[in-house]
Amino acid sequence: MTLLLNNPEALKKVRDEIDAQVANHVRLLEESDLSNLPYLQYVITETLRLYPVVPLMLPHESSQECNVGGFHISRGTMLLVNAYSVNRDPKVWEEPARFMPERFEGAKGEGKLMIPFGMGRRRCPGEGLAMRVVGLALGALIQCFEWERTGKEEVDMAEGSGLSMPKAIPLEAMYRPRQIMLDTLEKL
Ligand code: HEM
Repeated sequence: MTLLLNNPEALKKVRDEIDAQVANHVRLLEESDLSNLPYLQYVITETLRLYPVVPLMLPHESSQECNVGGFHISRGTMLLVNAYSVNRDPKVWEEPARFMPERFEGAKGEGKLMIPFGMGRRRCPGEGLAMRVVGLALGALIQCFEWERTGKEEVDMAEGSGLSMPKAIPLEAMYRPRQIMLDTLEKL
């Protein structure tokens, strides 16, 4: 939501996409709509690329002696994978620090390594559920409310410390119900 507030044209694009999918604003977004909302998915994927929830993954241990990128790793070494850095690799991503959901449009993102959910055998088993829940929650907030920043300046994106990289300053934003959604909201 913070990235969308800082990129109002992307926020409008998501809202237009949802409005086109849920014609006449007669109901709340449903899980079955998500597959028809590609731009919403690109926004979430781009957010997880820039701000992976678990930037250093969970600690892993090498089960065998091995060599990674020229570094000798003994058996039993604790390994931390820097997903934050992998997801912003300038050799892979054009303007890696920029929020650009369009970079996933069509098949453009295919084959490019980003690992917000890890990879391999210990990859997050909750990925499918997480993507649906985040899609529904964010989509419904955008469908039902007008969102604005509290001031002219961009919302601060600095990261606080912690395993899950929280925002340093919690988001404060202004919102009001959209007129066209009032009937639907009243029936909830
Ligand atoms: C946006 C939401 C989520 C993100 C970004 C996320 C990310 C991750 C990451 C990065 C790992 C570590 C992978 C590794 O070390 O290689 C992980 C592990 C795990 N996640 Fe998630 N996760 C999310 C939601 C969920 C949900 C909703 C569930 C369960 C319902 C879940 C269950 C787990 C479990 C059980 C593991 C440990 C897997 C293992 O060690 O074999 N996660 N997740």
